[in-house]
Formats: sequence, structure tokens, C-alpha cells
Amino acid sequence: MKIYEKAPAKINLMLDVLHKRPDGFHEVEMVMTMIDLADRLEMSEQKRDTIIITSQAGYIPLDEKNLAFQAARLIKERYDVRKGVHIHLDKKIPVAAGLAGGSSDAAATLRGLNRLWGLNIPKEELLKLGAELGSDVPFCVSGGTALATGRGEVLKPIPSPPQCWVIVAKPPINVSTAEVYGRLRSDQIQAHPSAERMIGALEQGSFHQMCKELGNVLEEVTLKMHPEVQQLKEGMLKLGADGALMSGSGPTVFGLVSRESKVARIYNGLRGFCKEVYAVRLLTGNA
Ligand SMILES: C[C@](O)(CO)[C@H](O)COP(=O)(O)OP(=O)(O)OC[C@H]1O[C@@H](n2ccc(N)nc2=O)[C@H](O)[C@@H]1O
Ligand SMILES: Nc1ncnc2c1ncn2[C@@H]1O[C@H](COP(=O)(O)OP(=O)(O)OP(=O)(O)O)[C@@H](O)[C@H]1O
Repeated sequence: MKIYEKAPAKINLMLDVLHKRPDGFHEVEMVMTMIDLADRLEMSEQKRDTIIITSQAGYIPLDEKNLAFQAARLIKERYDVRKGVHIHLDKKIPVAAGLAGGSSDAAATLRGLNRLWGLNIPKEELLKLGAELGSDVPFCVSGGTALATGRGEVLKPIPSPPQCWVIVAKPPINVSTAEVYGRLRSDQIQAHPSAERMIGALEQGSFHQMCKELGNVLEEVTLKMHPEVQQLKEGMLKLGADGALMSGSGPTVFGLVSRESKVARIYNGLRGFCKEVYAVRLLTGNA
């Protein structure tokens, strides 16, 4: 048998850090949503009891470092599944971008193997398994739009953003999430974005207010290390995006655009200095 799962990218509409915890993780408040830029996973049963990962993308690990491999191993161990699986990853989400590509592949693997092997694992349990794999994985399991607290694994569903275009641009630099959190001085954050006000904007369905409430405290760390991310954000706004923000720990910057007529101009303008640019829709907005 063969099954397919879609693994969409996430963006953080706001990301605040409250403090560093004794376990080394940071207590966060994030508003997260999904965009229509997705990897596609094909999972097929194997005769031999092994996990095989393949991908058309030449630049991701295919061994136990791959988050889809880790998800498959976890579910096999926890539910004593003595069956093999071949997972093919058709990668479309830029890697190490701040878009949770690997986390979403892991979440799609949990959902997919639950179906392929007929395990009937309840969603709450899949969320817990996800949290063992990474802080972004539970949100990728649940999807939709959510307020994420704790280290990112405590989720509360909130209203979807009003539908709009999302221009996603990834500069050709690598950023380590651990390094960005490591460099953040959480007691010296100048301006905290407000989860409450962002949720208020979503409840009102106000695109304008949502753009005003965009904020990410990790920006000041990544922008200091990589000024080209700042330039990209400024370029996005100059070209006419209604709002722009770095996603997660970066380096990807996304711009929100309400008018379709502006999309081509912004896309083409950014392509001038950035190879990886995508114009997509929100996955969960009201059509
Ligand atoms: C930046 C975000 O992508 C925003 O959604 C997430 O907060 C990070 O999620 P992630 O990549 O799934 O993170 P993990 O794989 O769990 O952790 C990677 C590293 O980031 C740091 N980390 C992550 C999450 C968090 N709340 N506090 C942290 O300090 C830790 O040093 C950790 O070792
Ligand atoms: N399935 C996968 N797809 C992409 N990268 C993977 C995968 N599994 C493991 N990795 C490794 O994880 C690293 C981070 O990749 P990923 O695309 O998940 O980062 P990210 O978008 O910054 O994630 P996040 O936003 O959760 O921090 C890469 O350097 C890659 O080597």
C-alpha cells in the first residue's frame, strides 16, 4: 500500500520570548499559521523491517538525522510496529529557512504512518510524540492557526487570518536556530510584540491590524548577524508589501499583500537580489 501526505510550511505572525528556562529552552508566545508551500511525502510499505528515506533534494540528510526518519523510528518503537516503510520526500520548502520544513515532514510522517499502519493513535498522542521530535512539530501536526506557548508545544486554536498573498524570500545564508536563541538576551528585549493584540486583529478579521501587529524578537539577533536580511525586509516593504517579517529564527522573510495586482511587482523586484522567492496563499484563511 502507498499513501501521500502534504507537509506545509509555517510562518510566525508574531514571536515573543518571555524568558530562558532552566532546561535551556525559551518560554515563547507565538502566533503561527500555515502557507500553501508544501513538501509532499509518499509512504510505501516495505517487506523488510527498515526505514528508507529518499528525496529529490540533494542537500538534506537521508539517515537518522532526517526528522522524517526520527518520526518513523519513534512511532515504530512506541507502538511496537515490526514493519518497514519507504518515505520519499518531494522537497519544496526551502531548507533551514525558518519555515519548519523538517518539522512539517516529521508531523506528516506521524499522520501518514498512523494511517498506513492502521494504528488509530489519537491526535493528542500524536501531538505528544511530535513534541519529542522538536518544538515546532506539534503545531505542524495540528495545522491551522494557533497560539503556541511553552517552548512552542502548548497549542490553542485561534481564528485564521484574513486571506491574502504571502511572498516568501529566502536569502542564501544559513542560520542555526540554537545559535539565534543562544545569542538572544531575553532580559534586554526592547519591544515585545503582543499575542493578545495579534489575536484581536485575527478575531476582527482585520488585515490592516494584523500587518501592524507583526513582530518577532528573534529578528534583532539574526538581522545583526546578517544585515542582508534587514535589506530584504526593507526591499519587501519598499516594493509595496503591506507588512513584512522574518519567520522563526530566519533567514526567510515573508511579506503580506492584500491586492493581487501588487504581487507580480514585488515578486519580480525581489528576484533581482534573491533566488528563492515564492508567491503563495495562506493555507487556512477564509477564501
Ligand atoms: C524558531 C522557531 O522555529 C519558531 O517557530 C521555533 O521556536 C524553533 O523550533 P524548532 O526548530 O522545532 O526547535 P527545536 O528543534 O526544538 O530546538 C532547536 C534549538 O532551539 C532552541 N530553542 C528552541 C525552542 C525554544 N522554545 N527555545 C529554544 O531555546 C534550543 O537551543 C534548541 O536546542
Ligand atoms: N526532512 C527534512 N527536511 C529538511 N531538513 C531536514 C530534514 N530532516 C533533517 N533536516 C535537517 O534539519 C536542518 C533544519 O532544516 P529545516 O528545514 O527543518 O529548518 P527550519 O526551516 O529552520 O526549521 P524551524 O523553522 O523548525 O527551525 C537542515 O539543516 C537539515 O540538515
